[in-house]
Amino acid sequence: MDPSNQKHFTVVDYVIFGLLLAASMAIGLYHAFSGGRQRTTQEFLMADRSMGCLPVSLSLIASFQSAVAIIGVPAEIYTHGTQYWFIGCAYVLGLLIPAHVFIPVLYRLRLSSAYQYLELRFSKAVRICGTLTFIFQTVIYMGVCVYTPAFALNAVTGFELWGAVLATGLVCTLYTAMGGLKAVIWTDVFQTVVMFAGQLAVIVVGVLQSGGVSEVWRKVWEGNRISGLDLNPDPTERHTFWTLGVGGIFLMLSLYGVNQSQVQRYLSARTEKEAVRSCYMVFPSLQLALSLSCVMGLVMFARYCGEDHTDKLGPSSHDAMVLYFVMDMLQGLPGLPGLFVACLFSAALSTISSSFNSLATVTMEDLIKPHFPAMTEAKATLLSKALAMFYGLLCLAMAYVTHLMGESVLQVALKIFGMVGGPVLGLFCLGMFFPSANSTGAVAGLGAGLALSFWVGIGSIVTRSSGTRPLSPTCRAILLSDNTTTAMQTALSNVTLSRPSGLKRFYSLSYMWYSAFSCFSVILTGLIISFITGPLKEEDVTPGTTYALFGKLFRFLPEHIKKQLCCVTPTEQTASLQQIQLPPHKEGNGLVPQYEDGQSPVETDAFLPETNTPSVEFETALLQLSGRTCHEEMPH
Ligand SMILES: O=C(O)CCCC[C@@H]1SC[C@@H]2NC(=O)N[C@@H]21
Ligand code: NA
Repeated sequence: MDPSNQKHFTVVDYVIFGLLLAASMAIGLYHAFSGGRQRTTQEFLMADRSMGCLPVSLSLIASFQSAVAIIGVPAEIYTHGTQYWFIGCAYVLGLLIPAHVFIPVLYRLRLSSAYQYLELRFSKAVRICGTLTFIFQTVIYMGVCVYTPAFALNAVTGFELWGAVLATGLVCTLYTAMGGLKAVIWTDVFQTVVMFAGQLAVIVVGVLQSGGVSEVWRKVWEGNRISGLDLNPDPTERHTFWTLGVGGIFLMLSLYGVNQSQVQRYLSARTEKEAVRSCYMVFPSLQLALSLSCVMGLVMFARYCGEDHTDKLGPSSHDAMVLYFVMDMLQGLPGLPGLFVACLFSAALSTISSSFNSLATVTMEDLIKPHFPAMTEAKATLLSKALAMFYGLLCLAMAYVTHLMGESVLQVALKIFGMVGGPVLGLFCLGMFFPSANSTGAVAGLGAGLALSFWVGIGSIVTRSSGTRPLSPTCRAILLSDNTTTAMQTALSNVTLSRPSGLKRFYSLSYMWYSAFSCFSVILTGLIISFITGPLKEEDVTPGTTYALFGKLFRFLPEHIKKQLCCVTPTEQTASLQQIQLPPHKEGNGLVPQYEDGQSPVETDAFLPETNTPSVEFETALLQLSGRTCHEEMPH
């Protein structure tokens, strides 16, 4: 970017940006030296399970609203129109299913890591696979989140790129490593407010500079930016109602249903009801966040009328263009550029801190504690803090990898969620809805799902065909207007409709279908392998780890068919099985958090006694004694 076009910060801007980092640090340090002073893993990793639904819900938003969304969504709207807005339709089922299926099952098991569920339901091997997959996904995603704001800032203001990456990374690592989940949640609350304020400021200024709302509307309408309801069923079409509204549901389930960052927040809620309520409260805030970033894209289009400034920005993508426009718009309004940059870094910090903390949690709970059950709390907490530092440095390295990707950051992030988050979602669905699935099937399913999603994902990057990218409406509108010859029009319309065939068509699958595609691949493979290697009976499965989805869906089916389908015992009824004391050997193996002596577990409506979950053989023995099968109605 040649210096003449660079936008410069005034002192006020630097002050505002500095204040944001200082405020985040202060909140983090406050939680490091208050309360239990972060001396136990229950406090450091689970915030003492004492959080209310408001901070939890704001923190749930912040975890997956990073600078990628703040920059990537407006760039998407500016370039392709408002089709992306339909992802909002996916938020309905994308949050209802977590609230009524995943949270009840996971919360009642009193877990610290979502992947403990996989050991309870399957085996330790499946748990390790799930944990490693999550770590892989989160480390790459964190790289994108650290890199995006720093790269955009550098492209527009010449702000030292790696200086910004280091500053963000270090501030975040410090307050996360010192303040634990409480610090992460409360800084998330503060950072979400800054994020909304920054976007609102840009929208208000942009509307005023474009001549008012009606003028903005006229320009975006003429510029063909308002996309209608595109019901094209073609799965290679990049963004349609189906890829966003239906494919997006699986993306949401992989993030808000089974992703450790979100599950940890649900589990940190005071009661299950608070957790479900926080999930409901996410809906309006998520719609607001989506609307703000979409409107910001429209306002920018109205202000700059589809001009393409990528020439000024050098080879960088549309993403930096968004920040260029914002800086250009806010020039001469001292403090606003600083506010927007603070908004950008707030979004990044709140996502990165959530990722650090959840990485430290799963590493401790899934990979370390089970092998060192005798580890003292003090040592475990110290190790958790060291892990947060380690992951902080690792993500700086991943930021460099993002530098090499070269795609739109929003697309990179959504692809990662689809390619890696989708298979993990499939693993949890296999476990919860199909009791006949066994551990071998689970591992084979996860492997198949990851292989397939990486095949299509990397294939699309290599052949640069991630969904047929239609000409942007701007040039289509201009080119298709009456002053071009008919021949040109025919040629042009064919160009955008050329159908790739065979493997190329497979690589052209819209990345919004990756989550659903890989999820179903895991379930299908998992069931086939389970049936080949000997399916489980429902009584073989640890009670409380399945959800009678088909029992509810096929309520009308006669009993004997439902018995074949298995999994007809409603979750509530398996609850009554849980009131049984566990033989001592199941305690302390890292599966279920051990409570400090004297620390009475907080009031929950979980039916599980705190310290244990019944072992399968113990359960089976009891059932045989009582001569009942799993399907008969259990006494309430
Ligand atoms: O913003 C990011 O860091 C990643 C972008 C992906 C956001 C996903 S899309 C569906 C859901 N809605 C959000 O606001 N975030 C996630
Ligand atoms: Na965020």
